[in-house]
Amino acid sequence: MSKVAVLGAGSWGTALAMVLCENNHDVRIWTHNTEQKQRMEQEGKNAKYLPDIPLPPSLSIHDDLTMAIKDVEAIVLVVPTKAIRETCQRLKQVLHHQVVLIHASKGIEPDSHYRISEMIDEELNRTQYQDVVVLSGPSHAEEVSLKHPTTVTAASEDESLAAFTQDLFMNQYFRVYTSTDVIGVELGGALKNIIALGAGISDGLGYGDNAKAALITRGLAEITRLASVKGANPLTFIGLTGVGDLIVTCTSSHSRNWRAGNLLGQGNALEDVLSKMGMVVEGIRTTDAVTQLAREEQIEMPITTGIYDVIHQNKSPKKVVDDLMARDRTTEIDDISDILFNRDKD
Ligand SMILES: NC(=O)C1=CN([C@@H]2O[C@H](COP(=O)(O)OP(=O)(O)OC[C@H]3O[C@@H](n4cnc5c(N)ncnc54)[C@H](OP(=O)(O)O)[C@@H]3O)[C@@H](O)[C@H]2O)C=CC1
Ligand SMILES: O=C(CO)COP(=O)(O)O
Repeated sequence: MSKVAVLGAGSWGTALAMVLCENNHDVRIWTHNTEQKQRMEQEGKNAKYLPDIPLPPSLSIHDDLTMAIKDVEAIVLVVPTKAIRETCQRLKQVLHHQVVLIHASKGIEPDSHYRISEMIDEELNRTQYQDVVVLSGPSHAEEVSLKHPTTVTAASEDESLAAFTQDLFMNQYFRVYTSTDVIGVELGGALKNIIALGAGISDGLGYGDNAKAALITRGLAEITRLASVKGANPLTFIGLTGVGDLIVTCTSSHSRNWRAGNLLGQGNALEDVLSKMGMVVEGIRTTDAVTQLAREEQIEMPITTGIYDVIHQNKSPKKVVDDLMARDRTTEIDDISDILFNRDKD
């Protein structure tokens, strides 16, 4: 039994805290919102984010970060990407012992183009954590909270910490694999959100399964291309955190990114879409970050660029699809073969 704090009481933080309670750990969940803490305690559920699911009685709920992290062995950071730095800055003030730091968020920071583990490294002192572990994979909170079979990957450069995380979370409905490809696992989780926006846009336009399969497959090609340039193992992208998470996010109405894309495809403006969602849609900021990055690194990412144009340049989704279909003729797998066969040559 370990003492674990989950920081972030949205859908995913709550579902992960429930897995940890199921495994008989001493689990504390922290919210920055005192009213939410009081409601969760009074109602025995997280009414805004997982309304139909009773919280385990053993879960303790905190709005005081010092109390939440007291004596914990591990901290699971699961706030939206835009809140990672702020949460780490708060943590830095009150964390006076060394923990295993696990994060389960999926995004890239605009401007810096940092992955989440890079932001954590910049904000916290190494005396405060042993190493970062990334937990990622095809895992909608709504299904995990119903204890439906789910598989994810725990990645860390320190294999013993990945194995520790596997032991912490693994149970009969939540199966955890390990990996040492932190870059690949983090980028897979973040970049699939862009393609999920695209799949939603396609569905919103009324296109069918052929179009969606094309987006998933060609989307996989372009996100693998970018990730390989950034140091990921391209083979990670045929695993759970690549193609696995693409499938679950591009084909499920649980996905906030798919839902936001669907509304965009139906012609709604971005501000209206975001106000209707009421939950984080990570793909929007990640599209901004990756469009900048692809331009700087001169990496061809036509689907991402098209989605950026829908979001920020007021380009019609139909015109974006028409332009994607009319791109210069090309062969299918040359670029992926280059990635796979040339990556170890330098
Ligand atoms: N939902 C899912 O199925 C999955 C989500 N993820 C990832 O997990 C991360 C969190 O997503 P998720 O839980 O779904 O998001 P939600 O939108 O469901 O919840 C976000 C939570 O973060 C809180 N929050 C917002 N800003 C801050 C802040 N500055 N400091 C502290 N807390 C803050 C919100 O509080 P408030 O209510 O006060 O705004 C809310 O409790 C994302 O990166 C997402 O991609 C990964 C896998 C699955
Ligand atoms: O990452 C997720 C499932 O693996 C959740 O995706 P959304 O943020 O699009 O809901």
